[in-house]
Amino acid sequence: MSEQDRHIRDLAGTLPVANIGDAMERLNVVDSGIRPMWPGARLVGRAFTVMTAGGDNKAIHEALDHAGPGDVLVINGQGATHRALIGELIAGRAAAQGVVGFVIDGAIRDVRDLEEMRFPVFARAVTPAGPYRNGPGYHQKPVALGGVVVNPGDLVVADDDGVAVVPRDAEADVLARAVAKHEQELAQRDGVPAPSGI
Ligand SMILES: O=C([O-])CC(=O)C(=O)O
Ligand SMILES: [Mg+2]
Repeated sequence: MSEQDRHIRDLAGTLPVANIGDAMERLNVVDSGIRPMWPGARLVGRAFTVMTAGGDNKAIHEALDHAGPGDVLVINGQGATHRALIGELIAGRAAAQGVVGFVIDGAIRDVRDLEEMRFPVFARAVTPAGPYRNGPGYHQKPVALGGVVVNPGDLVVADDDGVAVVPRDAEADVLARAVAKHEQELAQRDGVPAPSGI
C-alpha cells in the first residue's frame, strides 16, 4: 500500500459516510436496504468486486483465492435474501487474509459471531438458510451494488448510516470536499444553542 493510498484510507476513516455522500452531490450512496449487520460496524477499503447468482457463494470462494489486505468484498448477490452468502467461517478466512469487510446485496448468517469477531459486514438480510455452491459468478469486473456502479479498486466507506462508493479517479477531490463539509457541520453544531428545557 502506497503512502498516498494509506493517507486516503486514513482520511476516509475519520469522516461520516453522510458527508462523503454529500461531497458526491449526494450520489453514489448505496440503497438503504443494505445495512450494518452489527451496531458500530464501519469499514474503509478498496472494492474487490464479485458477481454471484442469488443464494450461491461459489464466486465468493473463488474471489477469496485472490483478495488481499485492505480489500472489501463488494458482492452483487442479486438482492436475494432467501439464502445466506457468507457467515463466520468465510469471514474468518477473509479476515486472516487482511480483507477488511464485506458489502453484500444479499443475505448473511452467523451475525452474533461476526459481531464478536468485530468483522464489519453490510448486507440486506439475515437468514439461517445456507448457500449453494454451484455458480455462476465472476470477480473483478464492474458490478451493481444497491443502485451504484462499483469498479474494482473504488474506495468503499461504510458506517452506521450505510455505504458510499467513491470512484477512484475522484477520491482526492471528494474527500477534500467531505472534510470541508464535516468541518462546516461541526462548527454549525457548536454554534447552535441547546434547545430550551435541557
Ligand atoms: O456455510 C457457508 O458457506 C456460510 C457460512 O455459514 C459460513 O461461512 O460460516
Ligand atoms: Mg457459518
